[in-house]
Amino acid sequence: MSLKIAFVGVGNMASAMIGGLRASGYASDAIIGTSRNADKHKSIEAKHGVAMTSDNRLAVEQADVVFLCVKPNMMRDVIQDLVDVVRQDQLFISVAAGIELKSLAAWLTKPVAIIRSMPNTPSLVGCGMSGLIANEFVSDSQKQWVSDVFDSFGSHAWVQEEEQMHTVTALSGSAPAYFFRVLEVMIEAGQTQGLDAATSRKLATQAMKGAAAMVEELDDDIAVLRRNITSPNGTTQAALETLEENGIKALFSSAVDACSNRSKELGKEFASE
Ligand SMILES: NC(=O)C1=CN([C@@H]2O[C@H](COP(=O)(O)OP(=O)(O)OC[C@H]3O[C@@H](n4cnc5c(N)ncnc54)[C@H](O)[C@@H]3O)[C@@H](O)[C@H]2O)C=CC1
Ligand SMILES: O=C(O)[C@@H]1CCC=N1
Repeated sequence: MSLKIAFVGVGNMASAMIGGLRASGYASDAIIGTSRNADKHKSIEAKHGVAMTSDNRLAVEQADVVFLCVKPNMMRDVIQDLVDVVRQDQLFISVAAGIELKSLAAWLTKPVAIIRSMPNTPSLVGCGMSGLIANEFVSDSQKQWVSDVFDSFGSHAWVQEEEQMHTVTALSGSAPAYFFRVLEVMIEAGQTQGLDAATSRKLATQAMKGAAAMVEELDDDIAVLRRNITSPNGTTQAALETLEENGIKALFSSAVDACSNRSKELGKEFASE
């Protein structure tokens, strides 16, 4: 029987995970979600077949596992309102950017099992990537269950140091947005050159998907895969030289730095003390 999961704060991220879980066959009656936006409850219930409520305490009381999915600035208040219904046999999994395990533990007040995760929205289509770190109360069997759950909508990596969660956020949590932006720009360029929007979208998207699939499925060095497309003095060389001249390396490495720095700031901004 599936463990009962409560998702507290069903918005974009929790909705993606619920969609991924449901698509992988997780029982609908083993999932309950909450949000402050009661107007959206019906559509979430219809989309994912799971029950929704505005009452966090009601949802948490009946759960074995609680996913904490509100924004970082809401986390403390939401947890503090739950404290008297929290049980020590429950497992708590935060998805919030920046928020440290020690802050979550301080707000939960009891010695409970807590996991800090950093998923991403491609979880919705079974292609998520999540970074994970556990506190000292998480058992090996809980870790295995969590690995299986996150794998059911993509893949996961446990990190050794909590600091590494900032980098996880920069490389996978936020990263789908960078790639969406790259696609937006490419599609627009295709249209500028005369393709219709749908064709432009299909070409650029399939190229991105194909490149990712090659990296994933082949063991080749990525630079070799790149060189295999780049004929001397050919079309690809012209494009890549333009990207280098315009600072692609500095651009993406500074974006990654900005992302992980913001994650660190969020952790400090919303720390327990
Ligand atoms: N959107 C993304 O791609 C990712 C988001 N995250 C993390 O996920 C968390 C949520 O982000 P999003 O889903 O993007 O935000 P969102 O704004 O789409 O969802 C937050 C949800 O929380 C609900 N909420 C607010 N206050 C509440 C309360 N007191 N009780 C119950 N529900 C409440 C809101 O109604 C909303 O549905 C954040 O902590 C973020 O750092 C992590 C990885 C990726
Ligand atoms: O932008 C954010 O803060 C969240 C965390 C990772 C992706 N979205």
